[in-house]
Amino acid sequence: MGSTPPVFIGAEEVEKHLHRASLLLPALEAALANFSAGAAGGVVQPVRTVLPVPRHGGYLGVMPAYSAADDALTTKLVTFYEHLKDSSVPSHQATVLLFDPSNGTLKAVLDGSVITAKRTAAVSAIATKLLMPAFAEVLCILGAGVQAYSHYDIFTELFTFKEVRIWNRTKERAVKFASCVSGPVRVCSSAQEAVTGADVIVTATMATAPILSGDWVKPGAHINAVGASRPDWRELDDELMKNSVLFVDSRDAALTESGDVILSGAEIFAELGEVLKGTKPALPEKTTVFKSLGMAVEDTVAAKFVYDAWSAGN
Ligand SMILES: NC(=O)C1=CN([C@@H]2O[C@H](COP(=O)(O)OP(=O)(O)OC[C@H]3O[C@@H](n4cnc5c(N)ncnc54)[C@H](OP(=O)(O)O)[C@@H]3O)[C@@H](O)[C@H]2O)C=CC1
Ligand SMILES: O=C([O-])C1=[NH+]CCC1
Repeated sequence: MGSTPPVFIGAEEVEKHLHRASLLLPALEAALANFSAGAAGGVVQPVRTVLPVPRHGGYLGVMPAYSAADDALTTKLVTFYEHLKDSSVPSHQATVLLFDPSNGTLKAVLDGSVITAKRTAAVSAIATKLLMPAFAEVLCILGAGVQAYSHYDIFTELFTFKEVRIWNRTKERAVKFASCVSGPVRVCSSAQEAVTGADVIVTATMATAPILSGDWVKPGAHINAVGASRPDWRELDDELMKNSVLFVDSRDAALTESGDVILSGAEIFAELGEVLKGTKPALPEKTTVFKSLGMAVEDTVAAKFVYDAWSAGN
């Protein structure tokens, strides 16, 4: 008797079952809290292995996790490349393998790119809900790639901003962004113009040197720093890192992978999961930075969500 082959759930199907990133919020909040609870939380997740591909300026990330609360076991394989010559190839590509945790059988292979875009934006939204100032009116997005779109979608669904601004290194892509999304967006000619007076800022670029300077940031603003996931890459300058209260998804990952944290020497105040558990305060009246690197357990709960929805319809 042969075993059942794994199912393949491609990007369109993932998108169909995960049409709004906000569907993931309860599962992600629980996963972040469980992760920060240590062994008691039942999340088994090493810091990811990132294998450089120096000849081509690329990286392969291997991201396994088990969540006892969800009884879900996955590993994501994600590649990310700097300076791709062929602009039709996305800079980040990912696949998630979902296993039966009781016996190790591979149950499903899922497109991981939609999952990565949506779970990352949903985690930034969780941080923003906790850390943004009261009466936040202006949202600023730096970058106009995949993450910029997914962040725009969930931020405008969950929060009411009077103004949304975008800046991108290549202005035409910011203009295209403004014409594609569902609401009005002001395209700015410089990052400083976009950031000045903003209450909530998202940095979602492939920059390797700071694009956001502490000088420009309104006191009390909240920053979601999504890019710069290598120990020698930066998006935020030292002034911003040192003069903000710093929240991370994982302390171990931040101290291993984040150039903004390692090179600035900034002190980590809390993991987001500690705030969700209530063991650390949120401090929304301060200038806050959430340094996001992306955690495997986020992919685990997202893949389980998609697989369960797919199974229910099949
Ligand atoms: N924290 C997390 O969980 C995750 C983080 N990420 C990170 O988020 C960031 C964005 O990813 P994604 O949207 O998928 O990438 P995309 O390739 O879709 O977009 C990249 C964006 O970065 C801009 N950019 C590239 N180089 C520079 C530079 N030197 N200075 C300023 N802007 C630059 C590009 O501008 P232009 O149009 O001019 O090329 C573009 O707007 C990446 O750093 C990625 O690694 C991704 C997944 C998960
Ligand atoms: O969590 C993730 O998938 C990634 N973080 C940085 C690059 C990809």
